Amino acid sequence: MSEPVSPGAEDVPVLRTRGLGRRFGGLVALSGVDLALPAGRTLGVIGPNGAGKSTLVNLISGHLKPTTGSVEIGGTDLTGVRPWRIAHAGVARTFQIVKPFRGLTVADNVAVAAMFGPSSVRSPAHARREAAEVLERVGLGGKDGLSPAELSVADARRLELAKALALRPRLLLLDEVLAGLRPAEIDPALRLIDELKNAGLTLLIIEHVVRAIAAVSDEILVLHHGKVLTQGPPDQVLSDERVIEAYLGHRYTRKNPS
Ligand SMILES: Nc1ncnc2c1ncn2[C@@H]1O[C@H](COP(=O)(O)OP(=O)(O)OP(=O)(O)O)[C@@H](O)[C@H]1O
Repeated sequence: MSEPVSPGAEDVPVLRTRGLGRRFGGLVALSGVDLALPAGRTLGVIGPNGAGKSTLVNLISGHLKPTTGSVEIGGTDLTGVRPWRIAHAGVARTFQIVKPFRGLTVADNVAVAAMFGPSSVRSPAHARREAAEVLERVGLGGKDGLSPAELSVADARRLELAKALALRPRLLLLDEVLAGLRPAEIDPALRLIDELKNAGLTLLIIEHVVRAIAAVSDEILVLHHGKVLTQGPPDQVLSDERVIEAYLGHRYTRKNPS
């Protein structure tokens, strides 16, 4: 049987990178990363400190320009374009260090993000309605009038997520959204990520909490010294001796999570 000449839109990955790489002077932070992330799938990215995880996210979101390779969003080549153009193509991200507008309320932080989002949000009143909906979704419904400085670490991370969701993305890049959370705060955050998955969002998640990444990812990609060490289903990747040696330190089991 012959291949279809023109594949349907559902066959085009939401994210594709080919040979993606970045140098900083003499340091190769990332090299030769080939990815194809289909719609509705969740890719977890793990690796030791300095492996190139944030560099990968920064290259996809346009916050860094690649020195080699390409980034395609929904089949369109957006290599090296500015972050706002990537955002308009449907890609939103969170930052490892949260970046709220400190002079604005929680609600206005999200409303400002909504104004930068899809062109269907045409007025401040509409943006505020969008913000209220997103804040409810992430569990910040009662905290809309607070200043970001009044939020706990967990709620500040929810605000960061709300700002990203207000852009109505099709691809969401989550850079260590669980960092700094207490163990009891991790499960509610994982439930929230599950809800995003169930709503059909395509996710790329960087995380050091291995039980979290194992629970939410369809596949895990391991970076080591800026290169892909391996990629595959969580159970396969987390029992790979090379991954244990480079990153985990011991065999991961669901009974003995770290
Ligand atoms: N702006 C920059 N200038 C120079 N070197 C950089 C820059 N950003 C990252 N690097 C270097 O590139 C390498 C990869 O860094 P990156 O932040 O991507 O790693 P990471 O896997 O996200 O680490 P972590 O888990 O600690 O966040 C590191 O050696 C880092 O020091």
